[in-house]
Amino acid sequence: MELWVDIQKELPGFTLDVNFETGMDILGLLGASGSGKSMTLRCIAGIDTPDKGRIILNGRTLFDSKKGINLPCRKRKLGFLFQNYALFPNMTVEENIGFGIGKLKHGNRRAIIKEMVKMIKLEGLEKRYPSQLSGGQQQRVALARALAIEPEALLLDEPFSALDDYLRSHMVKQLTETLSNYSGVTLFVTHNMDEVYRICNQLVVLSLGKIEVRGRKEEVFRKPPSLVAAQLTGCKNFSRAKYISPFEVEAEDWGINLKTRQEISKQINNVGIRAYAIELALDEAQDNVFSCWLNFTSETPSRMTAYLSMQHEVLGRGNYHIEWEITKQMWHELKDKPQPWKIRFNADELIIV
Ligand SMILES: Nc1ncnc2c1ncn2[C@@H]1O[C@H](COP(=O)(O)OP(=O)(O)OP(=O)(O)O)[C@@H](O)[C@H]1O
Repeated sequence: MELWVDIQKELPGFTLDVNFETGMDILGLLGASGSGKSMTLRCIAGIDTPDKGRIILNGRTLFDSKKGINLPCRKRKLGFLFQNYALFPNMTVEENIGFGIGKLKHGNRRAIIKEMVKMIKLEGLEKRYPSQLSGGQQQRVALARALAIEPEALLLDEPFSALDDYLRSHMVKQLTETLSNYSGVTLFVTHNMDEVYRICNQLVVLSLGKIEVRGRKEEVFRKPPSLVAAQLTGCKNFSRAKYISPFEVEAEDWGINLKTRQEISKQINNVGIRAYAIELALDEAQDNVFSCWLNFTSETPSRMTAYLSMQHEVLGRGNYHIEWEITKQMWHELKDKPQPWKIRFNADELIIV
């Protein structure tokens, strides 16, 4: 199973130019709003037409500008799942799932529908209409409908963004389980990096219509090659950086010098560290331990974000140098300790770009 994409498309003020291939590993397309994720999917689906390039799925040419090939959407053998699941409101659950099977697949239609209903755990609700289902149930029906035609590729475009947090995490689990039995190509578009990390193995990071980086998710998150890639994978803390020596860099915006594990080049521009990767320093004799002062905090039910100043100076309201994300438990242990606190920037965790 393989999808090969190399397409260009010009839009007013925007150029899409992407080139990637993917096999059985679920591929995540991650990018900011307007980076071209949906347009890429729409071109693969045949809803939009690239100006130039080729799209090949399992050896079948879906699109080739030079050869004048542009298969219509219905002949591409693709399943879609979009944010607004667009079930047919006047069809029941089983009719929605069965839509499309008739033409594309021989064999026992009823058996396929039954199997799909079981897969999405909606047994007993087959005769219901979409309006009689919850948002999560509707989305499961849409997933079943997409898979019922046994697509060669499944295109998922922000499928959970309309769901609340609880349903969303439930659907992510369900999708992961369902996809483990699916043997086609899967593309998953999102701007949510937690979701992409949970669901996908391989990543393509898009910025302004171009591919910023691609690779295994662990590698892309561990070592993003550019500032944009680091930001899109969730790194919050950056400083302009100046070369001091092969293993030492000045973080100009933070007013500190950092020892690095990897050898740095004289062309270094920025140094960064993820908010959750900063450690409370237990041993001040270690490398990269610095004093910090608390400016303000922001909390979620389980986590606390402390906005820190790296210098003992008054920063204006809402200003800070570093965002530090810690558990509530750690926060309760820390909050009454006298300042400055000592934090450590583990050299293994530094992002050098
Ligand atoms: N039909 C269109 N005509 C002109 N420009 C378009 C059209 N569709 C999308 N665009 C532009 O193409 C760019 C990429 O849009 P796209 O929908 O692919 O972004 P995205 O990464 O999916 O963003 P989001 O996360 O907000 O959905 C945007 O600048 C958008 O304004």
